[in-house]
Amino acid sequence: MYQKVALIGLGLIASSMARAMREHGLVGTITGHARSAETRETALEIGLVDSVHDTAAEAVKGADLVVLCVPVGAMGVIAAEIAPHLASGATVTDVGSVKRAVIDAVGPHMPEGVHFIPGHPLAGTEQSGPRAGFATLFTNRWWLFTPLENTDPEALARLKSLVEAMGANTDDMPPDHHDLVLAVVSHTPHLIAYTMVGVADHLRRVTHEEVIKYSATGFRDFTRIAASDPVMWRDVFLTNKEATLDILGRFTEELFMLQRAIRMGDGEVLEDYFSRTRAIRRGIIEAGQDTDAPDFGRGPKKDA
Ligand SMILES: NC(=O)c1ccc[n+]([C@@H]2O[C@H](COP(=O)([O-])OP(=O)(O)OC[C@H]3O[C@@H](n4cnc5c(N)ncnc54)[C@H](O)[C@@H]3O)[C@@H](O)[C@H]2O)c1
Ligand SMILES: O=C(O)C(=O)C[C@]1(C(=O)O)C=C[C@@H](O)C=C1
Repeated sequence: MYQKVALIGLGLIASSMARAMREHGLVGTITGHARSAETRETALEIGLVDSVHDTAAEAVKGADLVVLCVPVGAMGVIAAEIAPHLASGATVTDVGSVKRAVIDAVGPHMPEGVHFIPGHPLAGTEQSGPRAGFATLFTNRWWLFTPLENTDPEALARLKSLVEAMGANTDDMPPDHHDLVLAVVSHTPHLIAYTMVGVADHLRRVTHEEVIKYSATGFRDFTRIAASDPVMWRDVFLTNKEATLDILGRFTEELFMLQRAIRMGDGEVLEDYFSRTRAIRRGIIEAGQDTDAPDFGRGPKKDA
């Protein structure tokens, strides 16, 4: 589908893309760049890429598809560096978890004749680095695109064909709407999970390790995502500030309401709230979009 794909940043998402593209025979060659020499060596050693380069500029030369797979806060600097070296007619996409900030940071650097198409696979794990990826990461998952006004429909269709061939379901969304939706379904939950671990850590000092030692499945299920990469999540909150503050404000209001019900011994409020939210959560499971079901967070099932 593409002759030469350049992956900038060689962590979980890039390595999963490399594996999926190879497994489905979708590319000619894959070049890569990562900031650390160790990551570059690992990527080469485990066969993710055909070549690695010390600079992103070198890696993108002659590529017809460039995928920016670095933390959101690093996208602009990389875009400025690669811009003069991009082939005419090339497509540049990204996999960042926030879209408006990436568009603002990358867009201005993109030369005439290059197709910049922002994207976001709604798939991941709490692991990071080149060894963390796997070919099926995108299977039956959504891959959202936030095309710009002047996005070339043919370039978009070609890129969608690639990610669909990797098993993903695609959809388009305006960038600000994307950032609000993701603040609800991904960003704020990560913040709350990190916070819960912080609370447990604080209590650990008081209870001599018992909180961590006896933390049962509720805590473990709830806080899995708090093992995610700190730099990635720092950048998400710095770049999706308004939407996450909005959702966090709403979350805090609900929490205070429940806190009051507990203080007042108001069982009716608690039971009504839990009944309503359980029904919503069960609806997600029935729609086949739960971790307990085979295709959590994944789009409509594809035909076998
Ligand atoms: N992890 C997830 O669940 C997930 C899911 C969807 C999208 N994303 C997005 O994908 C992107 C990559 O995430 P990941 O999970 O693959 O991260 P990762 O930590 O596994 O990999 C990041 C890679 O970027 C490189 N890097 C970091 N800063 C750099 C810089 N300044 N210059 C050059 N290289 C740099 C690192 O060396 C590493 O190779 C992020 O923008 C993230 O928001 C992540
Ligand atoms: O499952 C996880 O570990 C994830 O955190 C994946 C997850 C998510 O929140 O759903 C994280 C960030 C993304 O941008 C997309 C997917």
